[in-house]
Amino acid sequence: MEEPKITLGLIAHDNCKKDMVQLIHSYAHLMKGHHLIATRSTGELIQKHTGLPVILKESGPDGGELQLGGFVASRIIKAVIFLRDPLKRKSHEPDVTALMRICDAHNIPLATNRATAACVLHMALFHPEKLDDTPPGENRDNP
Ligand SMILES: O=C(CO)COP(=O)(O)O
Repeated sequence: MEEPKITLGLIAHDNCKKDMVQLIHSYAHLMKGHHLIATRSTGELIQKHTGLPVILKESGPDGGELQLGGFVASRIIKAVIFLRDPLKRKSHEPDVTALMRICDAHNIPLATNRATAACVLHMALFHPEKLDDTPPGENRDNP
């Protein structure tokens, strides 16, 4: 039986974009058939350096985080990797907070640093069924 395909959301602040490209590159051979949705510059860099197709949304300051949050709320994105620069505050911080909140509201894994991102990617690619830890008989969206 074919494994379920996963849709991942990807965002990286400028100082973390190199880390994001390296991370996705190291898993690129396992990504075929899965879907990647990213904010614009992050996605363009991933496409350029890995050759993987990426669905590009707006840049963060233009609403990209909110668009990805919409995919989380629609249960399309199953995990988010958002490599954040802990030293820089962004003008669109409320959008970042909104994305994090909607991930929590829907119990969607959200990785904000490289170490956790590797854990989430590993889980998403090797044990996708474990991304949803909702106990049997409970509804993830209405616990
Ligand atoms: O701004 C961002 C994160 O806050 C991400 O947008 P880009 O991927 O277009 O740089």
